[in-house]
Amino acid sequence: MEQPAGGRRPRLVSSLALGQRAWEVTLEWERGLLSWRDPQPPRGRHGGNCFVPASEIIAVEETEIEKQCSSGKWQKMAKPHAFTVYYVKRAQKHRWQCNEVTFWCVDEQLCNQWIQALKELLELQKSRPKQLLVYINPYGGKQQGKRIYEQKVAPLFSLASISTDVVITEHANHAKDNLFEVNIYKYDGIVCVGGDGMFSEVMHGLIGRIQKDSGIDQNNPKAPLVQCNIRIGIIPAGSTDCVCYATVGVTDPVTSALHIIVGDSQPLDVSSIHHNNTFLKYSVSLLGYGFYGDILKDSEKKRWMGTIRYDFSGFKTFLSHHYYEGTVSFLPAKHTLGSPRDKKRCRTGCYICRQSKQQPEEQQKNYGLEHNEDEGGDDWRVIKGKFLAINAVNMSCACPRSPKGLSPAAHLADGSIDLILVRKCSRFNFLRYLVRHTNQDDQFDFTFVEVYRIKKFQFTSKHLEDSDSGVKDVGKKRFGQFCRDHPACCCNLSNSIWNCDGETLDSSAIEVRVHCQLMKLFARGIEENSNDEAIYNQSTVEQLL
Ligand SMILES: CCCCCCCCCCCCC/C=C/[C@@H](O)[C@H](CO)NC(=O)CCCCCCCCCCCCCCC
Ligand SMILES: Nc1ncnc2c1ncn2[C@@H]1O[C@H](COP(=O)(O)OP(=O)(O)OP(=O)(O)O)[C@@H](O)[C@H]1O
Ligand SMILES: [Ca+2]
Repeated sequence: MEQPAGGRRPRLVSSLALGQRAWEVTLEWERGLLSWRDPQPPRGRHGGNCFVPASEIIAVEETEIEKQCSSGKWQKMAKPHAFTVYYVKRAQKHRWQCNEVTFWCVDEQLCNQWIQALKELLELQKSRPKQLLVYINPYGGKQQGKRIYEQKVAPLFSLASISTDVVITEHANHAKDNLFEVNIYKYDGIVCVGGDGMFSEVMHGLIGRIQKDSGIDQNNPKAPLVQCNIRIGIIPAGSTDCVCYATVGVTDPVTSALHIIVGDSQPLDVSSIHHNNTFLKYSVSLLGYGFYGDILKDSEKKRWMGTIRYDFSGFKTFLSHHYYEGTVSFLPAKHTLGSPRDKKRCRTGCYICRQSKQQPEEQQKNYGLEHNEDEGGDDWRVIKGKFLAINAVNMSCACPRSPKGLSPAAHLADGSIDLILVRKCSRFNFLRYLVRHTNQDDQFDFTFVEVYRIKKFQFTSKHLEDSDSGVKDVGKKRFGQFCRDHPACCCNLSNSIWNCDGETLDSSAIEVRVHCQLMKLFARGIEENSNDEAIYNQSTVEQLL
């Protein structure tokens, strides 16, 4: 064993056996890196160097091994002492797996020294959760939530020495109500096993509880909400799993469990939705009126069909081709760095999201000021028209059905919403628009589609405007003029409903405002170029150094 001087803690270098061969194994404290290399690779074989950053080590365990020599006969030798390192391995398409490597030697003291050192290194990973509260929806998606958790996730949590309190929900809103009762502050995170609806429930419980404990009235649409520092982890087991897909890049329970274990943290914008000073809901993914509202309305009656209900209702809604008349007024996001037409996507460590970090404090400072920038003054824009869809998205809304999502360049944590207005057009044109959700073509490059990056918006359907019961403030005052200027038109008399992250809203007249980075997920955003090969494994790493 070699322990060169220098640095605060010397690095550990030993010759340890991996299989039948001796490898040089190094633990570098300063860089937080475990590596092993074959000093004499067999002729004709490329000598591999393997690197695992401490932040991606899942666990270290003492292991019982029995040594067998290459001829297959038991070798008479001193008892081997071994330890296994479990670590993250990147597989295809943003998938993570738990890989393991077992090193052994005959020196018990050396083996213990390595186990001790690696465990100390793991102790330094301060953002990792130790205690989690887990809610499982046994009826979400394909009704596999309980099995997925027990077979794929619980063994990993136990390997990583994470203790859990598990609640299997018995009815809708069970998790949400429970979050108002339990001592949430003893947990390092809340995990939900289910789909977007289950995530939404847990998010409402957590945000609502934090506001209650901080004395914030959620019914006040202008109240500066208090940020939630308790992270939420999503184990995907739903029908769409859009929040998971758009923040991790894949809907895979093992990948999500590993992001939780390594203690990832991804801030997320949350929109609050009000009607006449009454709080309705929060939204993180899609808030959609018209097409997506109608799909939801129809699909709720078909829950028994399982995950294909959305395709069935989608087809039916497409054929019905309803459009809705109403007025949207919105406050454009002035100081954000990006635009919805950018080619660049929000990815791990996104610069635009990092720059937006100070927005919550600024919002807090501005609260109560009569003419603060956040209120927008005369910058509000009003658009009146006939719409097939009004989609307000806080993130790309990428999901397995649409891998780039409804707004591919939307950011997870930039404090803005992308507002997409799809005006009345022919069925054929609407189909062309939908098809572009599934291919590489620009879905905003149509005359009947507009997209704006905004901070706030209001919507009132024509129906409600006429009956004078819509949103009664800035937008309403402005709409008056438009109503006089335009002749009444013969659009669909019925209202659509709002699809709020897969749940329906009770009102069609709403006002919406985004709260920058209100909550955090156990995720890191989608990793760039993390496609086919492991970044830190085998010889690819050599090229990085
Ligand atoms: C020709 C193929 C076009 C395919 C177009 C696919 C676009 C898919 C876009 C999905 C966007 C999902 C946004 C996320 C929403 C979630 O917060 C929410 C809760 O989980 N999910 C839904 O509301 C569930 C929404 C489910 C939407 C399913 C839409 C299916 C549309 C099918 C249209 C068929 C037309 C065929 C004509 C021949
Ligand atoms: N035990 C339960 N019985 C009935 N409903 C439940 C139960 N637990 C949770 N729910 C509700 O089920 C709804 C749907 O669950 P979930 O989101 O997990 O699946 P999904 O709707 O199939 O998936 P997605 O939202 O991704 O489309 C949630 O809104 C949640 O409130
Ligand atoms: Ca956003």
